[in-house]
Amino acid sequence: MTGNRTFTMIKPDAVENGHIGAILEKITAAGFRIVAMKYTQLSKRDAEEFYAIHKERPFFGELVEFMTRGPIVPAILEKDNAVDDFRALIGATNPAEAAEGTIRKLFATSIGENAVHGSDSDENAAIEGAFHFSGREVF
Ligand SMILES: Nc1ncnc2c1ncn2[C@@H]1O[C@H](COP(=O)(O)OP(=O)(O)OP(=O)(O)O)[C@@H](O)[C@H]1O
Repeated sequence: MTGNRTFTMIKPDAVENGHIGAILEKITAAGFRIVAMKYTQLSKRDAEEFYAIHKERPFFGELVEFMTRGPIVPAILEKDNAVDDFRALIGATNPAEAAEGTIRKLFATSIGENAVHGSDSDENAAIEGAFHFSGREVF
């Protein structure tokens, strides 16, 4: 059982493809309450900092390039067991392996351009939420 908040981003591919509304609908229909949300674009420095944990991975340059190429929708979500339930809702990193009905199965195009982010632990949800939002932007 994880805590009651997680952090997500609708990534540039899903924004470009016009899926913001459909993805938010899936998220709220699954019982998540949006407690913070904005429309913004990451700088190269932002993306390198956000994904610092992946900096030795071979796809790091590609990931930073992708995440900075257009606007994103970061949000903090609230629900019981938020981190685990949200990762179940989005499905596997690679959409080809994602379960039917998951957000990545429906809206992602590839392992790199996979439509949404979901925090992988309560600790990272708090760090990632604080990266994007100040206290008075969270309700
Ligand atoms: N083999 C790869 N090639 C290109 N990009 C990749 C690859 N593996 C992962 N990525 C990108 O890096 C992100 C972070 O990878 P990670 O393994 O943490 O997946 P995840 O936890 O499912 O995704 P996220 O952290 O975005 O929710 C992925 O969401 C994807 O955009």
